[in-house]
Amino acid sequence: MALEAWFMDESNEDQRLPHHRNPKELVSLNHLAELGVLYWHLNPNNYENDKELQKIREARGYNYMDLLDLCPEKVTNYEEKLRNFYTEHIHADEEIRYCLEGSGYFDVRDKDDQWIRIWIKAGDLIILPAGIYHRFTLDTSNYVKLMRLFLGEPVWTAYNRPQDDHPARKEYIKDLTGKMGVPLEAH
Ligand SMILES: CSCCC(=O)C(=O)O
Ligand SMILES: [Fe+2]
Repeated sequence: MALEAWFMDESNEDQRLPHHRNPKELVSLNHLAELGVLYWHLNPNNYENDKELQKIREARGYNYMDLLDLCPEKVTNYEEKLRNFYTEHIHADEEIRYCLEGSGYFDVRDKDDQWIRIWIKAGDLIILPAGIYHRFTLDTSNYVKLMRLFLGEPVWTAYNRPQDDHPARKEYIKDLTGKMGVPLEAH
């Protein structure tokens, strides 16, 4: 089962709707990888005892873990948190989220500043690189349970756009430019 991702339309309708373009413009895992977005599909029923998850955590140094059950009963300032999640931002570190139940949308900006919507469901683990502009919303199912992973003491600070001078943003842009190759004129 592969992850579904697509370019978003420009409409201001409910953020929880899919916002496909017409016709649909799907985005491949390769395209996401070029932006530094990584993806695994794991067995969400086995997260407490999953060798594959353990391997990823060990390989990438993710020693911190907690669970975020995104519903009004369990989250203080639920509405405010959702608003903040959907405000375009970056972090100084990777954002690692593993969906255990429910579903939701991670939106990331591509190289041309277009929004790509990534639909995560139970079993999807994604890593957003430090410095990528992104946001998150629930979809119409209105519920998600996420595992949050981190290397070291967790820092969740969000820096809202614009962040052109943030070191993580500059580093990210440098990496992206490197992946796009040297322009012909420079040879
Ligand atoms: C609900 S986790 C995703 C929201 C987000 O971008 C963040 O926590 O920084
Ligand atoms: Fe974030």
